[in-house]
Amino acid sequence: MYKVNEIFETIQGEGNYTGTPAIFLRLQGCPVGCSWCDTKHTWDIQPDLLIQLGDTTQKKADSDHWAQADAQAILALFQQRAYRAKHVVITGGEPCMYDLNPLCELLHQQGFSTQIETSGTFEILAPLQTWVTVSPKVNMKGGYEVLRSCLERANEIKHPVAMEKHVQELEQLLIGLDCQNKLIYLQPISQKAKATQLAIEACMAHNWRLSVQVHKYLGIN
Ligand SMILES: C[S@@+](CC[C@H](N)C(=O)[O-])C[C@H]1O[C@@H](n2cnc3c(N)ncnc32)[C@H](O)[C@@H]1O
Ligand SMILES: Nc1nc2[nH]cc(C(=O)O)c2c(=O)[nH]1
Ligand code: SF4
Ligand SMILES: [Mg+2]
Repeated sequence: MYKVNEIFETIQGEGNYTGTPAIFLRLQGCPVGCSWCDTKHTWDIQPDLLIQLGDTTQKKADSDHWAQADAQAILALFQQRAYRAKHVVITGGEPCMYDLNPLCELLHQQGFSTQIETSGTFEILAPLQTWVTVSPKVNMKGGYEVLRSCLERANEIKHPVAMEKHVQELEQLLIGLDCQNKLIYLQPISQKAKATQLAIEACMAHNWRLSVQVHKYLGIN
């Protein structure tokens, strides 16, 4: 069973799939504790905030209510809502706290492609066809650190930056990692002008890519 914070259809605003229509499945729960996290309402799993799965598609604002569902129920809801997107982004919270194999396998059988957005602090339990975006977390207050196996599995590494030390953290993580088939992105934290300038300069210097959370500039989910 998965704990679902929300389900919605939008345009992927980050990383390699930017611009792609996608169904977003946001799972509840994350212990990593990034101070600048833009989804803090997904951190805790409060038993008294349980809702029906259908109500996770109707949220008008961020909320920490969540629903319980298995893979079949999630697929049935996608069909019931008549979503058009064929790409599913599983995010959170920290989606890799869950075994994502049953869900991704079912979605692949039904013709969807899948993508995971993860901090890389939990082992990734998902099929090889699943596109894995690791946004590595270093020294966050929850005490979790990015796993080498997650960096190795990543199809893209997307590092949030606001300060020069964040660029250095990524340089350190990439030492000895085979990046031949990986895309490397910097993502400015919270659309701050200074963070964006830093990211542009560091991308140019390292030949990395820039990811700017397009949805936030567009004012969409
Ligand atoms: C909310 S997280 C959820 C998935 C997973 N826990 C993770 O951290 O990758 C999704 C993406 O948003 C990024 N993110 C979170 N807060 C952000 C912020 N304020 N500015 C830029 N990116 C942010 C994360 O680093 C991650 O790449
Ligand atoms: N449009 C849109 N694109 C996204 N890419 C990653 C997101 C996330 O919260 O993981 C996200 C999100 O919340 N909205
Ligand atoms: S790991 Fe992801 S969801 Fe968890 S606190 Fe950090 S950015 Fe937020
Ligand atoms: Mg987001």
